[in-house]
Amino acid sequence: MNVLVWRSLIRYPHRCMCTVTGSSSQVCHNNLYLQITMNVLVWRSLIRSPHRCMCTVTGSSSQVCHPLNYLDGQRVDPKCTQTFDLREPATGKSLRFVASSNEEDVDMAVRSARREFKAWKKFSGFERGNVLKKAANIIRMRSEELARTEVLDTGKPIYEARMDIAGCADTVDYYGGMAAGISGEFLQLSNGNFNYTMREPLGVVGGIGAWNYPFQMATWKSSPALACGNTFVFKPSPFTPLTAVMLGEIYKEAGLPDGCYNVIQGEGETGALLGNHPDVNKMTFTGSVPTGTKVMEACAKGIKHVGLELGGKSPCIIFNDSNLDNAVSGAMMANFFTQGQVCSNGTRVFVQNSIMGPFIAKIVERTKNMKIGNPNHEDTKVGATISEEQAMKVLAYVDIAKKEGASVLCGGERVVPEASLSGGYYMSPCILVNCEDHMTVVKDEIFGSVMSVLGFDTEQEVISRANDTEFGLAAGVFTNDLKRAHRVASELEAGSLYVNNYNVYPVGVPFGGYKKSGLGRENGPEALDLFTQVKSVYVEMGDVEAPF
Ligand SMILES: C[N+](C)(C)CCCC=O
Repeated sequence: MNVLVWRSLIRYPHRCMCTVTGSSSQVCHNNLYLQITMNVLVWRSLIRSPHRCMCTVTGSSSQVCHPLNYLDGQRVDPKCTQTFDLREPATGKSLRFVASSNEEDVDMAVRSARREFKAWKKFSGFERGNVLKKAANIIRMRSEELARTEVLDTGKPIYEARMDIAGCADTVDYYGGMAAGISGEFLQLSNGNFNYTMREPLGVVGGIGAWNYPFQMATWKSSPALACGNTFVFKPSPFTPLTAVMLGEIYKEAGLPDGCYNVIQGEGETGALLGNHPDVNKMTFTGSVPTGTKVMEACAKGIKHVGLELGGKSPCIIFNDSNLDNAVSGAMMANFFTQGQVCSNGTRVFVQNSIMGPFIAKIVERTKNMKIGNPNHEDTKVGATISEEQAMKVLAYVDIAKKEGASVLCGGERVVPEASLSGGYYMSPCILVNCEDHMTVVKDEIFGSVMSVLGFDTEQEVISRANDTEFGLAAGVFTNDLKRAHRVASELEAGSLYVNNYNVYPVGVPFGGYKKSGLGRENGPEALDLFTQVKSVYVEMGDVEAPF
């Protein structure tokens, strides 16, 4: 804090004290989403809590400037004073410093969840479902604010953030509807004896999310867990801490008892504390294979349930009998949402050689037309990469591809859409041709808008090449031959298959990977099995016939 800022506050008491300018005026200046107040009390509290954001924004954007841990139904500051810098991808500017949660913070969150588990598991499924259904409606009512906050955190375009939030509301609604039906089975045995099963919650579930779909991860993980009677402690990605806390407030408003849903902010160490906490019964994680391996190791040590949603290098196969415009649209959807930072992306686009020319012509033209710009603008289709580090990684892959013999048909460069966004990392979507299966860019998950186009001749050949990867998250096939579509879908080694579309996530459809892409499923009824354990009750109706 310097004297100039302090003076300007005295002159402009409505001004936020944080120094965010330009495209992120949505944080602190005049816009539809924020109303700002400042008072001396806050100034005093800043001296006491230097990791806090220097602004006090009231109302809908309290998520930016207020405490970001959520414990027992309240926003709280962690005990730990160690902080990390939260930057806005759109401008690269610092929004605030966020305090990391230490062992004590994690323990308090888990203890809160454990305490409330005793009561929450006694609610009927119908009662739990009602809370979730109310939460879904509140998400819908606050959808624009949530979407704008997601843009602030992720840099993704507003049109996409709106789609994400709408899907999240549907997911919470879906599990609200499913909760009343969670039940066991009855088995009639001989002589009037019988057995019944109960689906019981696991206890405290810990969740760790990634930065590309922050609200989706918070909702996809917490809503089925809560529907089943578990309580939840969530650690969002340190890049995107904001909307998970808003979800806590939404659940509270919907009637979720305090302590059922808690949020701890932090980096890898905080995640490890959560995964290793002895009172956590299950971990559900989305992120990279190396971190997923660590989460699984922690769960192995504690004999805990684990769900992993990891990386991918998925194939998108386009046969010469497909509708070419649909195939081009599908290949773009398979690669360019959220600046290409999507685990399920079909980044290996296999195109049957006989249609390679027309396919390339159309896709390059449409890709070049994608508007790169301010993610808050309505017509923007490509927003900002999450961080400089990620952008550099993606650019390095494009360089490696060129060195290994691939050709860039478009994109693969840093772009500055306007001067005020020069601190953000905007990249033009890239299409590579002359790719071969052994190339680094064709083997590694890049997590950026880099599509590798590969030619093929026969169905058997492409199936074998598509499956030649350690990953197995998703796969797509474009063809108008009904039998071929189902034959290829059944041969591909992946958890999520698309026929004549790609990267669509309707509510109720399970999602998850084969091979190193993960364990377990999110979304759909399958998730309910994975957040419950079966208790089997044998009932003897006669006398006990003991052999001794
Ligand atoms: C369901 N989505 C949209 C593919 C997001 C899952 C997380 C991986 O990137």
